[in-house]
Amino acid sequence: MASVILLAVGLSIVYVLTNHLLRLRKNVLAARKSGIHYIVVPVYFMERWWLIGHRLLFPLLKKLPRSWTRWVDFTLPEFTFDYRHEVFKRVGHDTFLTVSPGGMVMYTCEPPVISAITTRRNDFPKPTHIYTSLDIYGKNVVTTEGDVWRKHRKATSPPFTEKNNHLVWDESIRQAQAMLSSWVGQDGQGHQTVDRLMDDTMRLSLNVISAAGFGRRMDWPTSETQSREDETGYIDQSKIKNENRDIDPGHTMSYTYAIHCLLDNILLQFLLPRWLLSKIPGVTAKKANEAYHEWGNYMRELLINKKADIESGVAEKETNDILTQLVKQQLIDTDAKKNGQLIESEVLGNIFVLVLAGHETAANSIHFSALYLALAPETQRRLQKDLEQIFQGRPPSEWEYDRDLPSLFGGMAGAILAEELRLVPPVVGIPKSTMEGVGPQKLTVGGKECLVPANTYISLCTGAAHRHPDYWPTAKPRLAGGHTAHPIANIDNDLEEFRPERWLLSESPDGTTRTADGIPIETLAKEDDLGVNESSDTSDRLFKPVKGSYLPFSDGYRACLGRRFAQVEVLAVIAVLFQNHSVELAVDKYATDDELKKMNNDEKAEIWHKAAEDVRELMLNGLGVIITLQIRGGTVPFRFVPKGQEKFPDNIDEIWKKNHPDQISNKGVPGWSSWAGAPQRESGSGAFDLFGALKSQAK
Ligand code: HEM
Repeated sequence: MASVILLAVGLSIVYVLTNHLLRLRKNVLAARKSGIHYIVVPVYFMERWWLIGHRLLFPLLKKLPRSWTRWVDFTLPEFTFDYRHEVFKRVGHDTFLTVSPGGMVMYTCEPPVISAITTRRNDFPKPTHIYTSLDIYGKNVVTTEGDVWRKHRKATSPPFTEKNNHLVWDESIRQAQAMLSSWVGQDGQGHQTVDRLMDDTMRLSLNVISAAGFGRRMDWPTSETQSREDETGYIDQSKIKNENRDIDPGHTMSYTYAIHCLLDNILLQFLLPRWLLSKIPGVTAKKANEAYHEWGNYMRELLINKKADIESGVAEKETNDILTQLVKQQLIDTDAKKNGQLIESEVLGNIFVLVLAGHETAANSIHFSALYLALAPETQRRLQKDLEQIFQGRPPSEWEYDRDLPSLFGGMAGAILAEELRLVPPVVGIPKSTMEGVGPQKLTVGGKECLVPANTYISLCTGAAHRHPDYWPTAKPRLAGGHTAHPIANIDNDLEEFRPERWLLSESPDGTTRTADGIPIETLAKEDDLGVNESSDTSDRLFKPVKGSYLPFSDGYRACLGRRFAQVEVLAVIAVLFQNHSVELAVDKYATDDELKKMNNDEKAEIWHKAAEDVRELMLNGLGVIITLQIRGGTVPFRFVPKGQEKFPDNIDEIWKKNHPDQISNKGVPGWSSWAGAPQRESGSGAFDLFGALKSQAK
């Protein structure tokens, strides 16, 4: 009996291995025929067991000789962001394939290739199978392709109007003022450390999309509810306000609580089937399941009420939130039930993805902009000078969308947003494919005619394209903090550094930017009413990147629907935060306020440098993707202080560098390997060359 079992096990192993080898052979032949540079790896990065379990294998893999494990980097979900343009430089090609038994992936940071792929929508569709988990409320514009996507896109793009952007502007200003007040304290002096910037910007964005998206205003929590846990210990009560009072009849949670619970547990919602989630014991699963139903029910009620209000003529004529427009156009203006209208579950599905796509991305931009500005006091002063010129002392209550937004867009605020998105694009690998039955596709790669094999997963590598030295103007590195911003990438130039000034084309003699005469009109592609915006991502007054080299909002037909929405929101918030205040790194870990007061600038520079190093380390090793790229490994504490009362001089980094000439190096570490351990900054000697062998292995 035992021998039969052994034989069966043996045969199964042989079968699996043979199967793998045959599939690998087939894929290698296709890659060879493609004419595209390729690298053979043992695992397909989308393999479920690898996605979930690769970290568990790291301790074992680290024990093996490095030359056996060079492939690991090429199978990690975010390696093109971890290594940035360096991957492509060391591989020697701006576009390459990885070939494994499980499938092929084409990585590219080559602007003409990216541009061709985003333009040829039918030839390079999105691999929709990776999005199915986003369908929890219904099919939608993000998760579909082909004709179904066209139907969703046609339905969802009309509500994104200039009128809606006015709502976004007003609500963003209102929310940003409330957020700032909660940070600077009762006396407005900002003696308190804020360590919840990421959470608060998320809340702000969610509140903006709730108001401008569904006409549902959410208020900032009062100071009594800041950072208290609810009775179950489950959710931070600072996220909700007046929970008991706000629970609508027939509900068990308030709307605000439901949306926070839903989004806080988004991975559970995506990964577990609904029947399983409802059966798992424990407060987290229970609340997650409850929140799913509660938020869905709130939104269904909202849909029914909106529909009834519009039909009975009760609804205000000038209601420009997205949901009202969607209901009007999709559920009411049926026009004898035209073909292609959305059904109710699809409207709900779209509302959900708009919340999801819209809140985290915009929140990240505000959060990272503040973080970079805290590290760059001189840039912050420039921004403030610009804001002085734009607003001439007018308070936010007197700001006007039509007059002030173009100036923000074409000035330092616009440059800061553009630069932040260049460095930390929320989607680091925009997915395309030759799947969905489209077959092999001709494509010019590296100037030569190639054939992308069928069933190839394609990743448009934003992190690398945004730092491609052949396509971006570069300057010498400024060596922030005394060493390169990234241990291996772009160590000879400043593309890893935050320098919004690179976007400014015109400056006034006094150092402020010339304000723009107008914001570029959204130029919509004629074809199909799909709301495809052909205008540039940045103002006409700012540097215009080569097509395909800058795609924080993606490009072409599947480009972001909420681009203008997000830009309006982020610029309005930046303006509110920095008009009269400055952001500084909180250094509580290293010195008290009293100690700091007694220090001279040299001593302050030592303290500031330590706090800055913590942030830079977090930006290097603490970023990760769940839905979007975010800081996952900790939080950065800040202080917002009145403008002019900053504790550190603007040239604080320069002071530190002047005092430490010996520690300034631009050598980097050639063998830096993110999965194999923390980067060693000091020396490159003896470090293994991660990509060297792979280069020769190809072809
Ligand atoms: C800074 C903020 C934002 C950034 C950087 C951003 C970026 C992106 C990117 C890269 C894509 C393409 C994703 C892919 O192909 O997989 C995308 C798609 C999309 N975004 Fe955004 N987004 C932002 C804000 C928003 C906002 C505020 C909304 C809505 C309120 C929104 C709605 C959408 C939708 C609906 C799509 C899918 C479009 C389609 O496939 O036709 N986004 N966004």
